[in-house]
Amino acid sequence: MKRIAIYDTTLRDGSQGEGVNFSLEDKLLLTKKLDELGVDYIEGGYPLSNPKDHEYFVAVQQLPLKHSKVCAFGMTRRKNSPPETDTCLKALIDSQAPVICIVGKTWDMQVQQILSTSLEENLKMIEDSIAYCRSLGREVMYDAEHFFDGYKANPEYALKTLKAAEKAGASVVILCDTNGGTMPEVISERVTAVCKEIKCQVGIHCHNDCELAVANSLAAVRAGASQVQGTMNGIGERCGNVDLVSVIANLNLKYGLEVLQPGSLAKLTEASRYVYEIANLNHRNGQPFVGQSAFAHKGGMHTHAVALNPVSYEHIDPTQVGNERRVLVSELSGRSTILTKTQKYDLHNDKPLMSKILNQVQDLENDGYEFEAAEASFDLLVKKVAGLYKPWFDLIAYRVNIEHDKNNKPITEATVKIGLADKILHTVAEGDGPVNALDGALRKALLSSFPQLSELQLVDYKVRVVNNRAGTAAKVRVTIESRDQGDVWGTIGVSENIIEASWLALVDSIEYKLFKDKEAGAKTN
Ligand SMILES: CC(=O)SCCNC(=O)CCNC(=O)[C@H](O)C(C)(C)COP(=O)(O)OP(=O)(O)OC[C@H]1O[C@@H](n2cnc3c(N)ncnc32)[C@H](O)[C@@H]1OP(=O)(O)O
Ligand SMILES: CC(=O)C(=O)O
Repeated sequence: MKRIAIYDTTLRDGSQGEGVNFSLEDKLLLTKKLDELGVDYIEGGYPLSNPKDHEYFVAVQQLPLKHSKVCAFGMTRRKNSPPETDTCLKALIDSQAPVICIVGKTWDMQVQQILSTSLEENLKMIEDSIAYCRSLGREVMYDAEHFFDGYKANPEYALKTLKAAEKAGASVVILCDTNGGTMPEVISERVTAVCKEIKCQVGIHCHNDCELAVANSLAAVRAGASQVQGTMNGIGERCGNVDLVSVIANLNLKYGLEVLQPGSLAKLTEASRYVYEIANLNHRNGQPFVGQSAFAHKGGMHTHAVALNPVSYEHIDPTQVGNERRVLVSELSGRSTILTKTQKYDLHNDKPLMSKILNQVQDLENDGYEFEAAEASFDLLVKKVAGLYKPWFDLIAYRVNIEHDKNNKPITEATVKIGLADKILHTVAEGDGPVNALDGALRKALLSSFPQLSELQLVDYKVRVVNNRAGTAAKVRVTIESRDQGDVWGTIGVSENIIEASWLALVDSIEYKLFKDKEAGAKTN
């Protein structure tokens, strides 16, 4: 099986993405993760650029990497000066990185207008820079910046730049679609042309400005490229680089090419999510292969078929890339979705009951509920409709009071009165806001009877206006995400009053926790 080398530039080109800024510690953590994933090369940064990138190359030498080679990136020497005194080449050599990637100009316009030098001097800049790093024992790869635009403008000169790099000892020349504007058939045609002219390995580096970076990278591989450069989750300059996640999965699963290490593919989802966390970016739910929704089934016809045979609506088995299948409940569900989601209750495929649950879901969603992210509230709804629900406590009243004078921060106090067994409990708590205060007062009332509630944490709270045409009388939907030591769950409340919506979501969260623990206890006893 042909092997394709994966060259990750998340730490360099990825950090050129808007909103991305890795600390030194982040870069080292990502290096370890990329090595665990099994990428062949990790481009760690641009040592000339800033002290952090310089320090990275010192610190990374202490990391015991199993597979990946670390690579330092920089440009060709400055015009009209020798390589020995060039600050960029010095920084590259001083980085001690075993592999150096040098970027140079390929497009005649860029040479003349941006570098303000002659075409001949640019060829010398490429050749000298690579030969110099090679003479000091480094493997050198050559990033041919703007290759596809350069080839369009002046194919002869573009090829000359590649030949200069090859002659100087580059192990790979990488054809860059720097502006991301090239179409797949053009990529294919030009990579084929280069492979006929060049004996060293050819690589591809695509940007995503036309949403074609994955298609272009795959086209390049089909035309003879044996290295793909890109970033995890496609982060990078402007619209980003090619997303290596999709490239890796497609090369292996669709084209049967060898990438990374044995067993790497199943680590793809975890690695992708890790990068989002470290980069402090929102996960892309619809991201192919690894997104939370990549194998989530919502339409009733889909969930019905997937329960019978997952191939009906899945192009691969999600576990191949470390992802999982999910079935979502909503107003678009059919009875079979409800059946799948209620299997733990042994409801004996009771079709009238399934229809009753489905009708309730549809009525509530029509009223502003959304059960996709509130599976715990759905679980309680099933219990209620199936006659399996007994409330853990009865609300008699709650009150929230906020005091704010111009000299002080607002102070929030909540009072809760509930009936529990044969007692009436009346508690009060202060909080950072109304939900926090209500939560505090309710837990105070419940903790002595249910000490397990001390494990419960509210980790996320979201509010959306449901029918915003109604102005301030609009309904709001509150979703709360809660967690204990072993689980995460979502609950929902909808009301015209934000405090009431929050209360409903809060009570669902507590009740779900109590039911869940009781059911787990029953299983172990
Ligand atoms: C396609 C890519 O993504 S390439 C990587 C792009 N990444 C970055 O630019 C991030 C890191 N960059 C930096 O930290 C800085 O731009 C540095 C350190 C590289 C250069 O900083 P400065 O010396 O202040 O130059 P500045 O950024 O203003 O301009 C770029 C200079 O590089 C020159 N240059 C650009 N490409 C090349 C090249 N391939 N070879 C030689 N010189 C080049 C330009 O002509 C310009 O030179 P000038 O200062 O003589 O006009
Ligand atoms: C080298 C590089 O990052 C580019 O051409 O896009």
